[in-house]
Amino acid sequence: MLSRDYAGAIFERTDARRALAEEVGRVLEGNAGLTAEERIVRLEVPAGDLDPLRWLGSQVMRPRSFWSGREDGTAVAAVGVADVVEGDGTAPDASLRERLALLSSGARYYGGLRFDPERGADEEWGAFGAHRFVLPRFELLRRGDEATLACNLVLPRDAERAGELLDELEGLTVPEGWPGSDGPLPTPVSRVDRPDRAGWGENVRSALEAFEAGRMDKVVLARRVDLGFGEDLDAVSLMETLREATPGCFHFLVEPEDGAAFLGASPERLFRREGRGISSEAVAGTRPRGASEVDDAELREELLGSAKDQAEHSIVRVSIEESLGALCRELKVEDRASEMKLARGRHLVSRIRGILREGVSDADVLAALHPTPAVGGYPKGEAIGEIRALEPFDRGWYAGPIGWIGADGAEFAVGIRSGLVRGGRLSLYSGAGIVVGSTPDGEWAEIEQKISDFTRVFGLDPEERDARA
Ligand SMILES: C=C(O[C@H]1C=CC=C(C(=O)O)[C@@H]1O)C(=O)O
Ligand SMILES: [Mg+2]
Repeated sequence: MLSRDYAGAIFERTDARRALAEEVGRVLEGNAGLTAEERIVRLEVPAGDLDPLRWLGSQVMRPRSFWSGREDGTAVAAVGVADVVEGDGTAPDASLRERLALLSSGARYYGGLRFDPERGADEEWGAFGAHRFVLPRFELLRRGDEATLACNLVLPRDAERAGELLDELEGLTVPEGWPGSDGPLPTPVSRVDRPDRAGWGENVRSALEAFEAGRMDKVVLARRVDLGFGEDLDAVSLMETLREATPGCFHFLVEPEDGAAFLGASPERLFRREGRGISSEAVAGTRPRGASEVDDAELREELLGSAKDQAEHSIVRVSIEESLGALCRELKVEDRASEMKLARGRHLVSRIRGILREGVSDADVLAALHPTPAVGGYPKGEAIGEIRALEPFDRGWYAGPIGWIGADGAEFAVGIRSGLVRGGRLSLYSGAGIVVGSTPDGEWAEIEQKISDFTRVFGLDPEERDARA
């Protein structure tokens, strides 16, 4: 027997779909045959207590995506495409600006960019494109305890598609078994490291030689760890578990086609824009959390007092200051790094705030900021060259900007602490800032600690010993 509350909740959710269908029908009928200028209309109805990831996991419509901010407590699950801006260029410039001019308040394009758009994509990243921003057809948003079901329409073009749209809306499922719990995630049966330990040692030594020769000050080198599973991995369930394990992070999932999903839990903001106001942050320099309070306090002091980590960090701060300085009429930079504490790790952080000059677009900010030396290096060009020469894989969207752009604001995380699900394989990507004072073993262990957010949810305990090396 269904409890009264449970039955009531189901009724409310089915009702949301019906209410939205009525709204959509009304707007499309009113616009049939009109040759008005193109515009985006967003329709929203209350949807009770639905959970966005639960909702997303039960949808059959593709593509799917998920975004939740670090502080604002809003989570957005989305399916389908009302409009898309994609391309091979380094930044989504003119076309996106044109589409944004059509936005009604509340509508946002969600998407991201490859770390290195000038490097051709390897096959596993093929579906993602160099940059891709989607105005979803349907969204389930949750702010606090309240969910909202939304539909984005591009008029007059969607007025021709009334039947198709109402069918799609009809096809949106209401999750069953709520508030049910899923079984545990599968256990990996294989692990392959790229590069392996010997190759990593060579890469780090090659970077150290470049510093000695005066060619570079810093380069962030990454590793890829492939976990193999005996069955297909459900990306939405993984996102759900990862999200619980990583409070205080940006959470994202992009699934452009069935069986290929990029997802992660990043602590790092690339930038947030509200009107002309912009905030960014330098996040670099790392230690794990301690097992005991005493241990934890020691690690905190060790990080704050580490000359190597402070140097690794200040290169990022100075570079962001330079990039944003050129675009802002006011800029304030914290001159001292403080600690960012995460569930399993800690970083040095310095915050930056400014006011953008008139006419500077989000695409301009993306082009100026990305990649910061928290994921690229310094100088930028040399570091990218070194990454291309040394890393034996395509980073794809790992370490690229990921987030949303709306009419009055935008927000991008740096797409780190992330992985690519392809059928029964999860490729985890993670990097470490190599500077003078780095050692192959120390940076290997730092990356092990960074990927432990993921490996722990599969029950693989990282070697704590290594993480402290
Ligand atoms: C490049 C990554 O982390 C960056 C962000 C914070 C700390 C970092 C570090 O201490 O090396 C990295 O620069 C990653 O997680 O893949
Ligand atoms: Mg580091």
